[in-house]
Amino acid sequence: MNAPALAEVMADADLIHDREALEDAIETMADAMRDEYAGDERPPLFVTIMHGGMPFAAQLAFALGERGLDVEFDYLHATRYRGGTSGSRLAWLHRPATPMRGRRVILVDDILDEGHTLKAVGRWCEDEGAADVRIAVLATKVHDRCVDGVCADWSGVDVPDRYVFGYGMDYNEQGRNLPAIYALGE
Ligand SMILES: O=P(O)(O)OC[C@H]1O[C@H](OP(=O)(O)OP(=O)(O)O)[C@H](O)[C@@H]1O
Ligand SMILES: Nc1nc2[nH]cnc2c(=O)[nH]1
Repeated sequence: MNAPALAEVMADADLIHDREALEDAIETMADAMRDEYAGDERPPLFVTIMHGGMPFAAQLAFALGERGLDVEFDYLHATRYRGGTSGSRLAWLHRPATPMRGRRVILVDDILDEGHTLKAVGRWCEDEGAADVRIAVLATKVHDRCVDGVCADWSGVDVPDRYVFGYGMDYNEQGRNLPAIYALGE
């Protein structure tokens, strides 16, 4: 069965965080991140997790640049939702090309939900020899199902325990470019 069209879903959805709130949260996060890396000789490796992390990563990168912190870009694509609304096995579609050995890595993603994605990706970076792996997410979903030992070093906003979309996050591959976060109607 085809998924409902975005317009149909939007009619029932709840606005959770508007654009202004998200932009403010990203600015606040950038202040803390700049302080963490300001004294380093080498820029951190700023790894965007595609697809969902892309809009947030772009905005965060500009906010860091504005504060005088340079970052080196790379990206990876690992997905466990594959356009659906419940997770399954993690599939790697692209791994970063930059050698990780000795690097301070920032993993940049849209959402920390159950934590399986960031746990597996973080472990891979460590296995590749990263000196330090930190996590920056736009949103953290509030529930008690997160895997042990995974939490964000920087998180912009909390979201309720519902399926959310917008600001990078999809509803059946739709709605990623909505400039706010919505939750599916209950
Ligand atoms: O904490 P978890 O329960 O593991 O879920 C979080 C992950 O799920 C989403 O990715 P998705 O698999 O939907 O891929 P996408 O970014 O391409 O949409 C999101 O971008 C995170 O990477
Ligand atoms: N779009 C979207 N992706 C997710 N990945 C894990 N949780 C979510 C969610 O609530 N929405």
